[in-house]
Amino acid sequence: MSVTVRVPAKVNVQLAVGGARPDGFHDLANVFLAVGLYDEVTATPADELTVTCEGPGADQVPLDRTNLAARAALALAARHGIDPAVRLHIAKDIPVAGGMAGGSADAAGALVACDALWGTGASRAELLDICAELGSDVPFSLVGGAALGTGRGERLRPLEVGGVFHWVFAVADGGLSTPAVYREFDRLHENDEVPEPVASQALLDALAKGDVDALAAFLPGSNDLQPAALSLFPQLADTLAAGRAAGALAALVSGSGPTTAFLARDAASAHTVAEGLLAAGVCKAARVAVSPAPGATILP
Ligand SMILES: C[C@](O)(CO)[C@H](O)COP(=O)(O)OP(=O)(O)OC[C@H]1O[C@@H](n2ccc(N)nc2=O)[C@H](O)[C@@H]1O
Ligand SMILES: Nc1ncnc2c1ncn2[C@@H]1O[C@H](COP(=O)(O)OP(=O)(O)OP(=O)(O)O)[C@@H](O)[C@H]1O
Repeated sequence: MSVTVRVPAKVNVQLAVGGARPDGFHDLANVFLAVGLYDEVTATPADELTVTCEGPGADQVPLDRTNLAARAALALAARHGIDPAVRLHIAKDIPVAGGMAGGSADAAGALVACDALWGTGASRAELLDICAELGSDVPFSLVGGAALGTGRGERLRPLEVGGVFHWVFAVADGGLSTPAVYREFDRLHENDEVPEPVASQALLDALAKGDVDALAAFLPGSNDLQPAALSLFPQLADTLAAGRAAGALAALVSGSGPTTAFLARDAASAHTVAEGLLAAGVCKAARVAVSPAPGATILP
């Protein structure tokens, strides 16, 4: 018997970053939107814990116990006194080290899959606790939809979304390390008084109404990590410009990057933007997806 769980990627439509905390993390006002690009995690009984991975970028994914999916299985097993003898297979479609929470998705997927396989019966609250221990983005990968993340991004309030948004994601050639991008943010702001991060009511209203023009008007400057990502990966400026030239309503770096995100008016326009990005030669791949997308879901 196996259990397969499908888990979405995310884009941050607002990422307001506060100053560095004593524990090294940053307080955030993090408006997450789940997008319809998915990894699938399959848990199968085995003699010992093993991880396998297939798909684009699979060669950059660790297969030992540092894999976030393995860490999720170990955390659940430890809490319930279970032998974590399981094979975890990751079918990867979320760009690796791309700022779209691919590793976090695999952690949430493994947790839900192992909970079902082992009959642990963990409550939603317990699963969310384990997610928060594993990483700041992991709770959102579990719940999906749209949510405001505060604290280091792990404390979630679900948000209403009143329509479907169409996106294009330009996959960069290479990755960016999330801690390195936060360090660059600190360096760029070393002489500033960084304000408390606050979610924008105009943005929350745009999401609730499903108003694509209001969302597009808000996005420029909404990601406080964008200048840091551009500083470490300057070629992204050309990708952002190419997507705008191809007709995107707005362009931004996704989270810590280097994936870039383009909001389009509708499905046809999204395909035109994707073709324009590929023709300009400014990305490795261009992926079309819609939001919001559901969180971790067990497949029949
Ligand atoms: C950039 C985002 O993807 C936006 O959603 C997240 O803030 C990153 O979330 P994540 O990858 O789950 O990050 P974690 O695994 O919790 O932390 C990795 C590292 O990122 C930095 N980090 C992360 C979250 C946060 N609020 N402040 C930070 O400074 C810290 O250096 C931390 O050691
Ligand atoms: N299951 C996993 N999938 C991908 N990377 C993993 C996984 N487990 C551990 N890693 C490690 O984590 C690093 C970051 O990968 P990930 O794809 O999660 O980045 P990201 O999408 O930029 O994350 P985020 O958006 O949450 O900051 C990888 O370079 C890899 O070494």
